[in-house]
Amino acid sequence: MDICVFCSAYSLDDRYTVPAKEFATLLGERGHTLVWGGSDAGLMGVLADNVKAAGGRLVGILVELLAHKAYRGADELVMTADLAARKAALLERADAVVVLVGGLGTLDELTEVLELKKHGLHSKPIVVLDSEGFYDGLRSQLTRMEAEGFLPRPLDELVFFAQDADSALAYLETAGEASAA
Ligand SMILES: C/C(=C\CNc1ncnc2c1ncn2[C@@H]1O[C@H](COP(=O)(O)O)[C@@H](O)[C@H]1O)CO
Repeated sequence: MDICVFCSAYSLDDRYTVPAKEFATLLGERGHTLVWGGSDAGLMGVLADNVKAAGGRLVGILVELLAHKAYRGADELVMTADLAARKAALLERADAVVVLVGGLGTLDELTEVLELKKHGLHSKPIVVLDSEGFYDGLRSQLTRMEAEGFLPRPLDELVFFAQDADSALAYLETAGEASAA
């Protein structure tokens, strides 16, 4: 599968780096392709290094503004004119989306793919890897939206919250098989 991963562009401590490395290693070992922001910055660079070391393929979708942070060693790099075009290209190139820990950029990317899915504009699986309970607050907010009538469809049709790398990839691989059948 071609798996788009959104995550922090900052360097983080082991509580967050170790689960990201585990996920990247599994992704590479299982022969998937990483589709990501194409940067060597922070966790994005750690992710790419570990996918590559495990034998996975790397497709980076860059934006001109951040071209100086391009990851050297990607199998393919695509340049987009602006952040909006990049988000569209990332989703277009991927079979599924995984969200690791991140800040406002990651949150923006997650809410965009959720909103597009909510409107039926794509049906790609979306997994949030909830390392260290980082996304517990977001999950609680989304659950309240669902309970109080702010979502037009069940939350579990929109997103799966995984506790570890294994369950994140198992969910994607099962969803991928189901959509191919
Ligand atoms: C931090 C520095 C440069 C940032 N470089 C980036 N290169 C590529 N993509 C980026 C960059 N910064 C943000 N993004 C995108 O947003 C997400 C991360 O944002 P967050 O706010 O850190 O969560 C990520 O998924 C990218 O797509 C200087 O060293």
